[in-house]
Amino acid sequence: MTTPGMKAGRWPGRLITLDGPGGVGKSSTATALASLLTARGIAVTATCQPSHAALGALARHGTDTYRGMALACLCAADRHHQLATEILPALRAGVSVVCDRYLPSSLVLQGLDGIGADTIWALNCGVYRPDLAVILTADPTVLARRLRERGGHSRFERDPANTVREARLYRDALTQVRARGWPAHTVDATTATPDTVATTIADHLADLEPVCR
Ligand SMILES: Nc1ncnc2c1ncn2[C@@H]1O[C@H](COP(=O)(O)OP(=O)(O)O)[C@@H](O)[C@H]1O
Ligand SMILES: Cc1cn([C@H]2C[C@H](O)[C@@H](COP(=O)(O)OP(=O)(O)O)O2)c(=O)[nH]c1=O
Repeated sequence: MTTPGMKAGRWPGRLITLDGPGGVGKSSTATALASLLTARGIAVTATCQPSHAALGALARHGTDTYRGMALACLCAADRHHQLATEILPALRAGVSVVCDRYLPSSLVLQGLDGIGADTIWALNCGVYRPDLAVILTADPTVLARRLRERGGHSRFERDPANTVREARLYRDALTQVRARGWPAHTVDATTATPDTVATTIADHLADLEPVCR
């Protein structure tokens, strides 16, 4: 069955997701990328996960209360709801979406809580494949300094040992998403500014096949 407006199961807007360890610059890059794409004449909106909906707020502000499967289910439920109510309607309307965190964050953060990847993929069954999934990386000592200066936003960021654990889990996550056919790139943000990182991502985006309407 074909859905009007869709081409080979894809909506005309692009979904660009940014993941990576705490302090790597996801939020800064999301802002820079949305500005850059806007300047290039691309209709774009920036959002984040957990979302700003009630479910997302529970997850975002509840990482000390909710752990393991409870947090995995909360984040997955919020992702499904945000896709249905915010992200897919934008993509359907031809608006690209830059999303600060997506499923790779669940593989990594819920992985830190001991939840296996198969469980995360099952909870996230059917989520829309990004047009471009970016994993930001940086030298662990630089990450540790940025987190010290900015302050940790969650129990995951408050444990300094997690910086190295996250880096290893993101390498696994990259392998997994690529194995499922996600177009995924790593971009190193150790010395590059958010504007430079955003330009690199926009260049990857420009290399994608055009979406026919
Ligand atoms: N590319 C970069 N180079 C230097 N500092 C950066 C860079 N990206 C972000 N920062 C700084 O590092 C801190 C963490 O950035 P942030 O965007 O909040 O990271 P994240 O969303 O990945 O946790 C902030 O103080 C931010 O100003
Ligand atoms: C998207 C996502 C977030 N989280 C958690 C991690 C963080 O503690 C919290 C909020 O994300 P974070 O991006 O670190 O918040 P901020 O914008 O303040 O930097 O949600 C998960 O545990 N799993 C997920 O899949």
